[in-house]
Amino acid sequence: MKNLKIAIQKSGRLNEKSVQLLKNCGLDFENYKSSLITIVSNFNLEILFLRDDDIPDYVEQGIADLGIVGENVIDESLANVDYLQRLGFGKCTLKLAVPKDTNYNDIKDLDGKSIATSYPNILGKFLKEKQISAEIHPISGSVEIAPGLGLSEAICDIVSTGGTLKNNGLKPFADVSTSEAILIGRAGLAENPILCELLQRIQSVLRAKETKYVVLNVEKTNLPQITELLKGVKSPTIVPLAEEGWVAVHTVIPEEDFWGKINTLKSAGAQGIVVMPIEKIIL
Ligand SMILES: Nc1ncnc2c1ncn2[C@@H]1O[C@H](COP(=O)(O)OP(=O)(O)OP(=O)(O)O)[C@@H](O)[C@H]1O
Ligand SMILES: O=P(O)(O)OC[C@H]1O[C@H](OP(=O)(O)OP(=O)(O)O)[C@H](O)[C@@H]1O
Ligand SMILES: [Mg+2]
Repeated sequence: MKNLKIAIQKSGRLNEKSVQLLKNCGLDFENYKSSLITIVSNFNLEILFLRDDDIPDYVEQGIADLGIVGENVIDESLANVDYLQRLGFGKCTLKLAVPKDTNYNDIKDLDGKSIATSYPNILGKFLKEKQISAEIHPISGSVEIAPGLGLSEAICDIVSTGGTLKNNGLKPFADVSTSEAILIGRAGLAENPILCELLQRIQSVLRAKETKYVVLNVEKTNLPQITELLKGVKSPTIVPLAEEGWVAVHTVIPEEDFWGKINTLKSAGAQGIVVMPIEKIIL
């Protein structure tokens, strides 16, 4: 079977997590900083290491079959590619920001103003939808410096912690869009068996990341309450303990549910609660 090619970021914020995700899928490959292409030894896949901005076009043109890239970059590129899977990392928000002493109350206050951004297409679409007529100054980086230098009255850029805005005397004004890393594919690839196998592996890794394996001990008399609280993938496994009248309950639950339930579990008689990471969940 012909290998598929997947493009991932060569270096930068998405590189490490993209490599880790592929390794967690059981793919075996060398990852030398100097190599721009590597072959997966145990799967029909080659990995191309590219600048993230180039990935949507490579995939649209079919030079790469698949790509891992931020939603912001895909949308800005206007490339015609299929969104195959949200990957849950590289989360950030594209925001409008203004100097901290600016008194804008409404998004309409941007009418007639100038906005510097590396995302002119996304911003243009947003302004059009809001029926705002502003001048867009496309620049390729260090956008936060623009208002201080007199290039623009506002900016539109990626914000994560908000530290860069703060350091440059800016404050967020409105959200334009949110973004996370996405697996994209060239049009017409959906039925490809290598892609189907890869997607199944990726989904099992993502599912496992969101869930925990929980083991706890409880007296048999309190078991009904505990099992009600711990609705897992299926019903929990109940194993008798050496001590008469006690059992161990094994189950798999979403981590976010668990933290909200811990005190209720304890009040219902749970003891010795152990929480373990899961590597993969295949449904
Ligand atoms: N501060 C941030 N926090 C979280 N995610 C971010 C942040 N900044 C960017 N991202 C996401 O990570 C992606 C890659 O960011 P990075 O800064 O590495 O891009 P780059 O400098 O354009 O890299 P390249 O050299 O590949 O062109 C962005 O497109 C975005 O989706
Ligand atoms: O809200 P924060 O956590 O401060 O992150 C926001 C900053 O991160 C990104 O830049 P990056 O640091 O990747 O530099 P770059 O512009 O060279 O890509 C983005 O362009 C912002 O400047
Ligand atoms: Mg880039």
